[in-house]
Amino acid sequence: MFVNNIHLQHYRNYSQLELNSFGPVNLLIGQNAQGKTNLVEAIYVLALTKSHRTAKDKELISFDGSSTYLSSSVSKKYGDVRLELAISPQGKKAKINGLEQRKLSNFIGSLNVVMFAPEDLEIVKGTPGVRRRFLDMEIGQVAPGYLYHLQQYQKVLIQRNNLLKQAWGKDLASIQIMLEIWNEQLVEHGVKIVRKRKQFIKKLQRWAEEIHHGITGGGEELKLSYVPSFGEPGEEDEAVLLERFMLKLSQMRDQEIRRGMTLAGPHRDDLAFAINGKEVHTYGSQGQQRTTALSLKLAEIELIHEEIGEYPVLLLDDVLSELDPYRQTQLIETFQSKVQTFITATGIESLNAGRLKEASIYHVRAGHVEF
Ligand SMILES: Nc1ncnc2c1ncn2[C@@H]1O[C@H](COP(=O)(O)OP(=O)(O)OP(=O)(O)O)[C@@H](O)[C@H]1O
Repeated sequence: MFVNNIHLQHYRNYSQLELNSFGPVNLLIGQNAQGKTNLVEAIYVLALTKSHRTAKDKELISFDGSSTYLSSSVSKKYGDVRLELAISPQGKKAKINGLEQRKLSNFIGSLNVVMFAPEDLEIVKGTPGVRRRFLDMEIGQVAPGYLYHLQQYQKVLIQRNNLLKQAWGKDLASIQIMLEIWNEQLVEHGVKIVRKRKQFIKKLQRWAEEIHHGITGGGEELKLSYVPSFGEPGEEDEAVLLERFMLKLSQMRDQEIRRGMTLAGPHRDDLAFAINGKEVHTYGSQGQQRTTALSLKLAEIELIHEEIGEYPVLLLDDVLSELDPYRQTQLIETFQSKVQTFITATGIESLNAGRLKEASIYHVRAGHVEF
């Protein structure tokens, strides 16, 4: 997959930007706060319709604009696609080859990206919510239907929580029928989500273990595991999961009413990392946590390739200079020939430039880019 060009209007600090003919490796060089991250973020937004660093879409619109427009032509195995995305306070409109998409979920996945940015360390170090968001964003790119179940699940969850909040002190019979209706819908969508996540982690595990092994010179064994709020970690059978989730909800009913919230389901699950049998979140050094995040991202590239038959575009925001020369080389050599890459850095000196001979270099200054 190859991003040929990009056109931005009123996107962050770019009032107008038109860049054509990107290369296989693209270096975006500039001082702090010039717009390097904004540019790779724009490519990410074209892939996922959401930013990796904010949930508030209005932050993407230039301070002096009322809406923003992004477009790009992407070469894929089966031909070129033109992607357009407009974001305004009223919402988002997405087009593929000029055709407006009724659902954003039909647009997501047209361009596949893997972003590695400093905040990705939070996937290892941060709260379970960060890891769930990671899983949802990544699975959403490759599994059609996943985002639909996620949206439906979130809707049911809000309704169910509202019911539970009102239930405290009331006669149980008055809410039982409604609760059963919500339970059924919660379980239906929840099981689809949990099953996909487990399958995704299993596949990711294979690649991550191999890559981590390579990066650490064979010294460390990385394991990924799903931490479910119902049933056993390895269970994937849909009927079994349905039964386990239902059972858990009935066991927790009184507690849920007391606390006014749903206490089991994919919104309470987690992803755990262990190196040589020890939890990285708790026992890992800073370096091990960083390497775990890197292995995870590199594994994603291979996983996307396995799932869709072509490599995603790799976005490396401010992370290459953080890696020692050995790891930089490892990263660049693994992907230079097969994965289109965008790299941001404040200076070329910090990079293992010898390995980046073929790179196209762009200078970014105050919302302007020079080739
Ligand atoms: N909605 C917006 N409208 C206009 N400017 C914005 C908007 N959001 C952010 N900016 C500006 O964009 C600039 C930051 O750009 P960006 O995050 O891409 O920096 P960078 O070049 O990657 O720098 P660093 O090397 O520090 O990471 C800041 O000057 C910020 O004020």
